[in-house]
Amino acid sequence: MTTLTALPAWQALQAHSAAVRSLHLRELFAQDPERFNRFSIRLGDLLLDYSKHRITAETMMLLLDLARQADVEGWRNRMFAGEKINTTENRAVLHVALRNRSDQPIMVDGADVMPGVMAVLERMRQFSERVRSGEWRGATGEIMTDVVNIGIGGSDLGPLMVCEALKPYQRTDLRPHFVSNVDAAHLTHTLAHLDPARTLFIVASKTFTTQETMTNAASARVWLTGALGEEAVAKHFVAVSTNAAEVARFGIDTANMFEFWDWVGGRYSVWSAVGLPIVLAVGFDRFRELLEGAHEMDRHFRTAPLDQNLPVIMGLLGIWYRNFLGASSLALLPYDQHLHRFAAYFQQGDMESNGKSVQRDGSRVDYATGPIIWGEPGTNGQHAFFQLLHQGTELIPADFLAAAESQTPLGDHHEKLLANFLAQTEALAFGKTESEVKAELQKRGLSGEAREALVPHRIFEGNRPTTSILYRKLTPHRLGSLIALYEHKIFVQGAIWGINSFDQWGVELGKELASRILPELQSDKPVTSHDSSTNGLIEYIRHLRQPLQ
Ligand SMILES: O=P(O)(O)OC[C@H]1O[C@H](O)[C@H](O)[C@@H](O)[C@@H]1O
Repeated sequence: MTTLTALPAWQALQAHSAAVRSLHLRELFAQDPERFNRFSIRLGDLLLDYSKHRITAETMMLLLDLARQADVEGWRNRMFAGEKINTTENRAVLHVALRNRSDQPIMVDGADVMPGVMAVLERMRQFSERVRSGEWRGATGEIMTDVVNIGIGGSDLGPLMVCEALKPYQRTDLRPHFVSNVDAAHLTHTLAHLDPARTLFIVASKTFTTQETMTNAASARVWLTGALGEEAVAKHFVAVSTNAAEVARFGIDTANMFEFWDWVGGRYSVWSAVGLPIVLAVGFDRFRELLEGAHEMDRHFRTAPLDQNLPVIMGLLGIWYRNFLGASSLALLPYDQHLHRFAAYFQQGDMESNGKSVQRDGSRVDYATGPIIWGEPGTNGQHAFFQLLHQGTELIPADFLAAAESQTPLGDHHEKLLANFLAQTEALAFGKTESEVKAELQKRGLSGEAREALVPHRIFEGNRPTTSILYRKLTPHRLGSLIALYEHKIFVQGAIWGINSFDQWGVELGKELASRILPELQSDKPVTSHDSSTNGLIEYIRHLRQPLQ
């Protein structure tokens, strides 16, 4: 037994879960007309409704006990204090410093990081204003119309997701593009319609050694210099990195480099210079509002009592389903087309953070950790995978996110979108009983065997839990707070599971093997260094690539 599973709150939750398994949301709502008020919290216009969860007041009390006994508050305070809680990399975890809008210093190794943060933000502001105003000119004197961010993982998903989310705030004459995949199709199709003379590349990589990014950047450089000559690089390439030496080696002037620091995890770096494409797309003021929204959530996370603390509540609900009711995934379902990359973004945010099976001290966990994160925007998902949510055999908790006001109002589209969001959470929770189905079929004139045969197919068990997150409008501020909400939720869960949420050793083995396999693919010597499957696949690829006789 690990320390976590030995905790009194863990044991109590285990015992309690047996009783809750047999409760239905229909009964829970019928018993308590105040359930919505009891299990919802507001922060400004942001509402978290968690009443459609399979919980009772006792469940929440025990979960909050678990948070206390696992010292979530202590870990939270250690993060904000700049302690090196990422122990396997000996690093502090301070994405909160990037959006610290207070005058409070944040210390790492005895030095305040805030002057550095502010200086880079100021450089981002100045640079973006020069580009956006047309003062920054390309090698042939043209203004920039297209910005291509070359990066992958944390150096891609965040700025991409936010640029999509803030589309209504974008200008149409300065378009962001994102190239991440080493598959040449990504770069080729992106560049196909661009003019080198008006294209600005941002090479974003924390390490500046990532194979995909370096390969795409090198090919983009060839494309540019082929058209405009070597000297054009200075006007068309900027870098975002923590690694100045590698930036210089690549041939980008470090005067064109926007710095960040090793205490910013890649998947938490959207608030750093990695956000440069966002600043270029929507302007610095909007980016500042994004930071302010996140800072507001940071303050809330830091100061609100646990039972009123949004990230804590969401984190605990996740623990409840994962560890006590056996759910293995969480669906993120924004009813907001602007958030169509939200689930993809938090696939990295959550799964790279909490997809671990050893505790901080290296000992193996004896409980489930991070869930599988997936999702698509509504209403699209309804016509694809919702069948399984409603009638499948898996328990899949889902988060629904929606804005009361549309950013792009058109006729009654938004009311229809919202009606669907409300209908789905209601249907998932309450379902349709056998007697309701029978009565309905009867009304339609069906009776006898025909009716009986249909009944089981048309029953909705319900009792499928959802969180509803509602806000007035998806402004930069609100988006910032939503992202920070999920970041801290992930933190809370990692703290309880006792894992290091801030390293990602699990991505290394594949990288190592790929660099061993690359020369083997390029050679014609027999391949014997792997298992028979991998050897066979390499040989077969080489065979397929032989010119036809
Ligand atoms: O920003 P980079 O150093 O290029 O890293 C890009 C990505 O690649 C790595 O494999 C990590 O798994 C990610 O956490 C990271 O965001």
